[in-house]
Amino acid sequence: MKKIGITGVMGAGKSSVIEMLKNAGYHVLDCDRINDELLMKGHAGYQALIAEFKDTICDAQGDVDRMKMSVLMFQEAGNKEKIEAILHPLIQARLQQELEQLQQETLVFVEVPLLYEVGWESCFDEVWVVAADEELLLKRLQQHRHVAKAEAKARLRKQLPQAVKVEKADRVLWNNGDKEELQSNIYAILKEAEGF
Ligand SMILES: CC(C)(COP(=O)(O)OP(=O)(O)OC[C@H]1O[C@@H](n2cnc3c(N)ncnc32)[C@H](O)[C@@H]1O)[C@@H](O)C(=O)NCCC(=O)NCCS
Ligand SMILES: Nc1ncnc2c1ncn2[C@@H]1O[C@H](COP(=O)(O)OP(=O)(O)OP(=O)(O)O)[C@@H](O)[C@H]1O
Repeated sequence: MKKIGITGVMGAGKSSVIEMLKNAGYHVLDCDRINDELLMKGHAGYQALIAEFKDTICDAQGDVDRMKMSVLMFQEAGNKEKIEAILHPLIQARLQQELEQLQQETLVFVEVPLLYEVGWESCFDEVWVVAADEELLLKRLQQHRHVAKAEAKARLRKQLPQAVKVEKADRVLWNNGDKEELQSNIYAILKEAEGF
């Protein structure tokens, strides 16, 4: 089985690519979904975070409050490392379990939005970066996500720059056209990848 990590900046088209791969019959997994499950009340990530941070990351119902967790993670030195040290081994273990169920597949795709930021290149046989020209990215974020241009730019600045991701990628899936063009770029890259 070849494991392919799919990444790229916010709005580049990762979910669109994953959807197209799924529709073409490939198996796809999603690290954000695994993280969301781990953070559910009572689940392993939740329990481990509560043991470290008590209820400072919870809302009144005792569920994880993502805003509070983000503030804790990004505004107090050392917490990002602590949270990652708790969650990342759990996410990787869960991913491993899910991959084991798919051992007979030739190719499996895993969406990892922050793959390079968290340094998970070695978990995959190849990393594909979905990318689009910055003006187009900003336009799509404004049109489809209703995010103001300045806010979209600010959020993009928080991630590793797209140019760096493109440089690190094993393959780049450009998404500068319509969805039909994206679909044919996927078929082209699949043809190359299935031959490796
Ligand atoms: C802090 C959390 C709860 C915020 O969730 P929320 O749904 O509000 O936002 P989202 O997940 O889209 O993250 C928002 C932005 O935060 C930044 N961010 C989040 N986690 C990280 C990280 N580990 N390293 C760097 N930036 C990060 C990114 O710029 C991202 O675009 C969530 O991101 C989280 O649980 N992060 C820790 C787990 C993790 O490292 N995930 C990434 C690997 S799967
Ligand atoms: N080629 C395209 N033509 C038109 N719209 C597109 C194209 N690719 C993506 N979009 C639209 O742009 C938006 C962002 O795409 P998508 O959700 O796939 O990106 P993403 O990388 O998964 O973003 P995020 O990391 O923020 O979840 C969506 O509304 C999607 O439908």
